[in-house]
Amino acid sequence: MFRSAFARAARQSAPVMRRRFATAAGEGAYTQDGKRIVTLIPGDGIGPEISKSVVEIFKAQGVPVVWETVDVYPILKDGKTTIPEDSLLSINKNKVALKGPLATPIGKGHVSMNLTLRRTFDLFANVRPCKSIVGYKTPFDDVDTVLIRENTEGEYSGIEHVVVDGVVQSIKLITEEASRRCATYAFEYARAIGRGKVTVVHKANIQKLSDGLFLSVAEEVAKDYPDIKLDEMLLDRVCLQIVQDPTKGWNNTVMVMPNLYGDILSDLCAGLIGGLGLTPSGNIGQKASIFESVHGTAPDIAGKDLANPTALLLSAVMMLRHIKMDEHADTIQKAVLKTIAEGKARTGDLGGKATNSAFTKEVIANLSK
Ligand SMILES: NC(=O)C1=CN([C@@H]2O[C@H](COP(=O)(O)OP(=O)(O)OC[C@H]3O[C@@H](n4cnc5c(N)ncnc54)[C@H](O)[C@@H]3O)[C@@H](O)[C@H]2O)C=CC1
Ligand SMILES: O=C(O)CCC(=O)C(=O)O
Repeated sequence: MFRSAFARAARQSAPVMRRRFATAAGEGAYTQDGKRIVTLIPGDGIGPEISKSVVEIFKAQGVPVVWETVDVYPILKDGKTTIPEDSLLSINKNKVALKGPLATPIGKGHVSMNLTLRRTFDLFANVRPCKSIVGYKTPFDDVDTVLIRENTEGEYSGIEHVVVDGVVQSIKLITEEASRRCATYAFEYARAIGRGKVTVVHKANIQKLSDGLFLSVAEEVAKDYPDIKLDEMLLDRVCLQIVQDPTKGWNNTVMVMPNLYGDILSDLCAGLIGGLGLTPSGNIGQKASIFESVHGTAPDIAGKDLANPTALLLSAVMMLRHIKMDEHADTIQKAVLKTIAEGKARTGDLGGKATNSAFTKEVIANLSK
């Protein structure tokens, strides 16, 4: 069940983008022998370990992809933090990237490189599917949520300043334009995966202007989609209902919401199916798209070969569908899910004892089964 719906969702996002947003998915760079060049950002913490797992599995599967590996770290240019020039050029040229997590210092230091990448390439929609894995038991079977997060502004606009000593201000910026393209993407996505409803998740009772604008733009966009119902719900009630029973009404809708809410709610959904080691995402834009797991750098287990590479592997599977390599995507996805279901090579986050390397080896063995 995970397989079919997840595959359908990911497969159909590429045509969605081509139709409405002129995606760059089909453009990009190729080697002389026709292999697609993809930017790989291994990232920090567990990033290099789980990226290695993806590279090994792609190689074993014979995926016609050549990795162009670049590092992303903060560069100060003209008083602004940006990413290194070679990373910028690589993503601009290749139009698609797979990214490991990048660390951000807490309460001090450089701005988030994750957010910088999203803003630099205008990756306006962050698609975060979350589906139960058959054979891996959690309190609720058949969880199948799809969440689309506005990805370029909102609470993550990065506009903060000290007003006077002891008083700071952080600005949540919501624009009609970014809200409209995100809502439009959500409706197109819902239609493409056969869901009859889009649910706007908001706090427009409190944030009357900002979330109010996000909601009213979605209501306008809904008029172009008479086949899809528009629903809206306050974020707090959504959290309550999803943890009470995620299968009750949440498997037939696509949730769409401002940035911060999507960040938090997607971790909550991940918790329902077994945790952050399992959940993939795609940052979708017109100039490029970057695929990454929902989780961070996991400093508590970094460097110990203990990470679960599934979330990045499933992000890589989303990426393969985006660049229309569906058969390879299907095979890798099937092997990953089979490995978890079999249970003999589960990583610690899923209650097992296997290392990342052992899990990866098992996935490779399952590619041909
Ligand atoms: N998109 C990105 O690159 C993101 C980066 N971060 C950054 O990551 C750093 C650490 O953030 P945390 O709050 O600790 O969140 P985290 O997601 O790195 O870790 C939370 C918990 O989940 C576990 N976990 C995460 N991924 C796992 C995996 N693949 N396998 C097994 N266990 C896994 C960790 O061990 C930890 O116990 C911070 O610097 C944060 O800013 C956080 C979220 C997203
Ligand atoms: O940029 C970061 O370090 C954290 C970002 C994050 O949690 C996310 O937006 O997915």
